[in-house]
Amino acid sequence: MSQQTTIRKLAQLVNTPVEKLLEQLAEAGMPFSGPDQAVTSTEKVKLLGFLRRTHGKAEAPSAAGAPRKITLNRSRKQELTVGGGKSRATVDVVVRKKVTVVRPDGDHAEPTDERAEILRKLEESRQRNLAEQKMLAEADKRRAEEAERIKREAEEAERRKAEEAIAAKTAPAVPVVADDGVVVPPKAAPATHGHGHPKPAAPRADDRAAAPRHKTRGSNAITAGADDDDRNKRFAGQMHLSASDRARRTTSVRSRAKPRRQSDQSRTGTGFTRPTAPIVRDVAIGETITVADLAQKMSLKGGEVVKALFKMGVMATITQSIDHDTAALVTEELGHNVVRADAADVENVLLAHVENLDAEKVVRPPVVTIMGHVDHGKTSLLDYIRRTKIATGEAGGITQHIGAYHVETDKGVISFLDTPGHAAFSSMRARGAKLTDIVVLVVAADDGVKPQTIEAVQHARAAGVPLIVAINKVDKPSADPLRVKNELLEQQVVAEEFGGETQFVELSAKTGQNIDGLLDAISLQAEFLELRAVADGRANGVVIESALDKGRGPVATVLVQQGELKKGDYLVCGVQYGRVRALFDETGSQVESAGPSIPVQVLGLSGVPDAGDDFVVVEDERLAKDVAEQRDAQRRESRLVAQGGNRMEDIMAQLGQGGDQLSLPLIIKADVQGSVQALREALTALSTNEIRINVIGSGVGGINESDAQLASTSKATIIGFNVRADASARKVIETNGVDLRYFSIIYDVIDQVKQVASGILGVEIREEIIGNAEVRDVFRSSKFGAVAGCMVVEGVVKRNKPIRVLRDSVVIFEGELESLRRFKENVDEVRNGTECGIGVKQYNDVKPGDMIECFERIEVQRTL
Ligand SMILES: Nc1nc2c(ncn2[C@@H]2O[C@H](COP(=O)(O)OP(=O)(O)OP(=O)(O)O)[C@@H](O)[C@H]2O)c(=O)[nH]1
Repeated sequence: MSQQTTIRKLAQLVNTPVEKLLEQLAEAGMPFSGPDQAVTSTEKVKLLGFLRRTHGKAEAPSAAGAPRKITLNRSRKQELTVGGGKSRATVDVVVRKKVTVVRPDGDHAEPTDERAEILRKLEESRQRNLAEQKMLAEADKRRAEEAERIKREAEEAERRKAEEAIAAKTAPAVPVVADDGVVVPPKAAPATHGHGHPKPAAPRADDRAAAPRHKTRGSNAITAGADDDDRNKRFAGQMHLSASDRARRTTSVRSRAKPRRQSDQSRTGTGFTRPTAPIVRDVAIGETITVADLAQKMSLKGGEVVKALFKMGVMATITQSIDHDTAALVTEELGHNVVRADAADVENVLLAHVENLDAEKVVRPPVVTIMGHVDHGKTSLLDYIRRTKIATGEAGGITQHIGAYHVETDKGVISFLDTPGHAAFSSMRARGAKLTDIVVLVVAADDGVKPQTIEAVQHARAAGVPLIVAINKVDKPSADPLRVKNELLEQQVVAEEFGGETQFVELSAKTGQNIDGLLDAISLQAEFLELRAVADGRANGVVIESALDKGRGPVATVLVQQGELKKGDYLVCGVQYGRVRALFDETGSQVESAGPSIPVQVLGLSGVPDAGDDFVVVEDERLAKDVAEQRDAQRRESRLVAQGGNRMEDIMAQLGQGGDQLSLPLIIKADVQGSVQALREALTALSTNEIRINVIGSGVGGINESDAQLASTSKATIIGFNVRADASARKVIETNGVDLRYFSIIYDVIDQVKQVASGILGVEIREEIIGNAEVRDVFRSSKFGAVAGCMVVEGVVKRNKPIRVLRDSVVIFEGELESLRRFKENVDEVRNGTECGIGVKQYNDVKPGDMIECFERIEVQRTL
């Protein structure tokens, strides 16, 4: 704030002696004690008013004096600066913006002189002050502009310098033909611009457009279209710089460019600022993809994709899988093209791997599964064979349980699957894999055929695998092999001696009696089956068992079916993949490879595969990973589908598409054998030429897992008659959507099976003749054409039903009724014994004696 105005200053200002001003102030009612006392704005105004009044120029103007009026209002408070240099002072006055100074008339010259003088000086002072402020403001503005200009010019100069440095390095080695046809010599091609010319205040954008060859600074250049295009041209052919090129460019640019540029480049880590436009890639995305994989396909860091996803509102970690749509969106967002990776594509590639094994096939060992009822001696038999036939490894000779092993016999190698029989079948068959070549059915000679024996027969039959019956425990005095043979006869397992095809071997797993006979029988059967496989090349096969080993990670026992599985191979195994880190045989010894029909433990998989999963060796890990991931996604989807896909009704459609005879597969479980028998017979008897009621399994007792597995793989319906499913069976039933129905009345079973079978058969369309009319006469009408005068001789003739015209019992026309009349009245129907007039649509050739047959089409449910 300016210093306060004193009376002395005011006196100086208005050019009046201090004493006189003091007097005037006193007269105006403002006595001041000294000249150094401060005068307020109000007091100044009051003084002015007083002066006006004392000089006879009161506020009320006369009409004549109006033009000479001076108006000073308090509408604005203003600080005035008066004087210059040291005498410069400020005065606070309240004035109107517009001040009118009118020279006083001659009459009043004397009394207004002083006042006019004061006002004039005040105005002059104000004007001076305003001018000075304006001048100062302009000076400030000029200074700011100058500073800005200097700064800009400095920046421009630096930029040009840096660009010239790059241009010098990247100029084409041959002359360049500019747009205007002028040949620009090498190095001069990226011509500089604007040197020596005054630059406009803010011409940078234009500058760039006008001289596109000049790269703008840092990463900003990436967004400048013209720059990018041009830069691409310049760097064409140099996109893949050698290490030395990169180093040279780095140093040269760094040595010349300004510090900021250096830091930009050092950030890229390559020594130059992205010489090309972003490369647009075709990114193949399947059902799902992990963020990391997606990033890799786009050559981006995982974090960048995570960030882009985040911006889209998707929170995902690098290792997380995202669905196809999300992946496609973020890929497009990041400027790349999305290519749909069809699951079938990779599977086809995989299939090609398997089919490529077109080398010569050689005889392969048979794969044998041992099945049988509890305590009939399966384990004993396997143990005996293993103990006596496996050449144990040097390390202690302890065999390890890997779910399978192979033995050397005089007749060749035999591989045994040491897994629960039905599991080996069901899970394998569920995936369409046929693992077992031969089933050895162990039946205790002293116990005979039991439910699980029958179950085993059913499984083997469903899988189309030949049986060899091992009648065990023949060492026992109570052994009765003939009884076994007879009982199996009931299951349609006929011994060779009975004229059948099944080999029966009587043996003792305890004493080892005739074990070799069993091995011989197996070899013979294998020979008969002519088992062959390609022994060389990339392997494929099936997982028999798998587990997660604490120390070794996922361990899978696989059975090689084709080719040779080697250490170091890449393989896809179900939804897992990996590289074979080590291979072990059943003796626990490391092996380098395994050929067809040889079980081997595999280490190195990404996870634990399921038993029954197939494995295929592929050329690279990428394919293995792709297949595994896509399968994983598909398996998840199909699981959902499967949950609802195995109901009895659902199967109908599938069955309906089959061959000539439809089939309804059933598994019957009942509380007593009598019921099983009765149901089996009653239901099988429902079969017709069109549909076969196929009881693929039956037995006494609760519904167990094995039944459920069989039903699942055979798409059969389980009939539970006075029995229930146990927990493990329920799990399988639930997981696979098996159709299970409980009953307690045999007729209900038959009724329901009939209903379902009828559902499979569907409906048929039948025609029913509802009436016959004899044509007695024919009238011609201009309006209706030929109208047949008829007598309904049978049933009823209805207007909306189709008709046929018969002449001498031969159909000569089929069509519709146009009109049905009785005594000129249109009627809807005419009954037997009544005359009527019938007009036949689009048919005029009706004659007396013809018969008009009225019929309707009805849908009839086909039943058994
Ligand atoms: N006398 C005699 N006993 C046998 C023979 N084979 C097995 N056993 C005995 O029968 C019993 C059951 O034999 P396992 O080998 O455990 O029968 P399994 O079929 O494997 O039984 P699960 O594993 O329960 O299904 C054991 O006590 C065996 O010692 C044989 O040939 N003769």
